[in-house]
Amino acid sequence: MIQIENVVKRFHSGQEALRGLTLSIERGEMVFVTGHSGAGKSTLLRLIALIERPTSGQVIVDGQNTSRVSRRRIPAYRRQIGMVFQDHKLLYDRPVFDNVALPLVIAGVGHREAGRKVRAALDQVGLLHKERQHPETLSSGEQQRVGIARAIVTRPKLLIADEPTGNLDPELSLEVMRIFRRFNEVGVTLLIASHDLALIDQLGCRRIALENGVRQTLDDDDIGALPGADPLTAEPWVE
Ligand SMILES: Nc1ncnc2c1ncn2[C@@H]1O[C@H](COP(=O)(O)OP(=O)(O)OP(=O)(O)O)[C@@H](O)[C@H]1O
Repeated sequence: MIQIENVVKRFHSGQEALRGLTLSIERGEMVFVTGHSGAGKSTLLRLIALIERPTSGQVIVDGQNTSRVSRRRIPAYRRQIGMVFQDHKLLYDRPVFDNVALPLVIAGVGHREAGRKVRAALDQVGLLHKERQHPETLSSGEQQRVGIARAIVTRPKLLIADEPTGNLDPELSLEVMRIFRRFNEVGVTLLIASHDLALIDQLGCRRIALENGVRQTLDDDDIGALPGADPLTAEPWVE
């Protein structure tokens, strides 16, 4: 689903965020990117979302070489990718429904079909009953779930999330991961940047560790479930 080949990203300042990064993520995987602050995690996600372009190297997403996606086609390209951010990036003067509907409105989806899709997405994150509320009346975890509903409302094959649990306590973080796992179970590929190692260690997903814009040695890539109950399935989703 994602091939990153020898990617360098150097900013005008001369700062190199990625220094020859190569990695591959298979369709249907749920993978975490970890690393210290400044390791290049956000830059990697921004290249995949075509918010940035690499200085050199290839970024191939779902068979498309992003260097061949013209500026004009970027909106269409982005529609196949769901994006979740730590700070939610919600419109606070609009109700939950409008926030989730936004990508559909931009894509020109008709009113009735958009309504159906928005409600399906809100249902998936357990917020159907909050569609008329404004984001500021929701808890931080609920706001994050609105952001997730907006990211998946177009049914993307790929979901990328940048520190999606950064502002959440451990319980709410696990709740978000449960939602992600359910998407993964129905075939969505997930790439999640996080430095919450304690949370990641509980989940048993593959981990790609970055350090100063390159991958740490292979031994640091983790594919390991901890013994005992899977915390994501240990408790059923309760609204
Ligand atoms: N637009 C930019 N211009 C100049 N330097 C940048 C820019 N964006 C990122 N950088 C630099 O590139 C490096 C990698 O940044 P990046 O945001 O990818 O790291 P990160 O691993 O996501 O960090 P954090 O966990 O703190 O979000 C940092 O040194 C950062 O200062």
